[in-house]
Amino acid sequence: MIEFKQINKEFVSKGHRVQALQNVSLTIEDGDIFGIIGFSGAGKSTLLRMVNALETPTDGEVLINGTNINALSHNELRQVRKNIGMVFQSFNLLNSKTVYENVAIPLKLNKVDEATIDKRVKELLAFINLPDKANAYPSQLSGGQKQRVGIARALATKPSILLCDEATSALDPETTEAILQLLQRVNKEFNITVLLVTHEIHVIQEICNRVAVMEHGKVVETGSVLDVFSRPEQSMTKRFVQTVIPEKIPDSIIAELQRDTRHYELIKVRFLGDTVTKHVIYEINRSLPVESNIIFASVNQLQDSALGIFILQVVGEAAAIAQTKQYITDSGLEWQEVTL
Ligand SMILES: Nc1ncnc2c1ncn2[C@@H]1O[C@H](COP(=O)(O)OP(=O)(O)OP(=O)(O)O)[C@@H](O)[C@H]1O
Repeated sequence: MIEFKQINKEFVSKGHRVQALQNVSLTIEDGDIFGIIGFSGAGKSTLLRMVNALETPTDGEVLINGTNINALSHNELRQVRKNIGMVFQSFNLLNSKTVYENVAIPLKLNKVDEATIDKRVKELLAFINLPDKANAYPSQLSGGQKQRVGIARALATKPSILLCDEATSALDPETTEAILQLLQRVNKEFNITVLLVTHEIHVIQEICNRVAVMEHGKVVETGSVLDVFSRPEQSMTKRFVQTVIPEKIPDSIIAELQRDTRHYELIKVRFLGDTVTKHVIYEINRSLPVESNIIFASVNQLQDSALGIFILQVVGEAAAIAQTKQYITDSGLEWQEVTL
């Protein structure tokens, strides 16, 4: 478990003070793929780099499995760092060394014997599906292949935590997809806790189970991806989530609704899994004195669930519309009124 406890970080550069982190508290449980999202300058990398003590807090504590890593001796910190791998946006491979040698670096630094190194490097090259690139140099690899090697190197010492600093930001969408799948395998097959920072919400949507949203050095919202994506509360979170889960009624439909002279209300219904809502909409139209039409719908995969958002135009008397809302509530679904 990784715990950030009331972390503040102030940088002083050229006489200016920058408050990079303000009172950040977060807990990352073992086995999580935890994503930290925010725009550039939000403080994500500074926070991530505190886990392996590349940065130290101005005040507050970083605990790994209960140990305050800033209170450790140099030797103790070395042991903790063996347990933490890190991958970078720019891969950080040594261009003068082969793929095999790059992956072997952490093992050599830890004075592991040659036979064990050989076995481990070969295992890792097979895991990242580049067994035939052992003797290639980084300049002979694509961006995606370089990041695979970066991941293999990060796993060399069999860590239980993997830190990823914008690991896919330099890659095209298809390669990003492959790297995200690899990170998911790292998490599942080796039971490694993954803590990643990104400015790309689809990265969070695809592989994370928990998320923290950062703005100006603060965590403004945190929770399970399912909760945060289905009920984003802060405006920053809404901005991110709405780019992958649209909720906006198309302009042409708005124009049509504005011309509609009947008495109606617009009701946004959210659901997880699709069967419940199909049944609810059918029942509303069958048994209540209203006419309900779906004017907007989106269904998105979130982990193992489907998050659906339907906007219904419910036409009828005020009392019948109130009855409809009650029926939706009684069916266990969340709803909100929408105004044009
Ligand atoms: N070593 C440093 N010296 C001075 N200021 C720093 C230093 N490192 C970071 N900062 C400042 O701290 C703030 C947070 O930076 P940080 O890199 O953590 O943000 P970020 O969310 O990771 O953004 P990016 O994705 O652009 O790296 C920024 O204002 C940055 O300029």
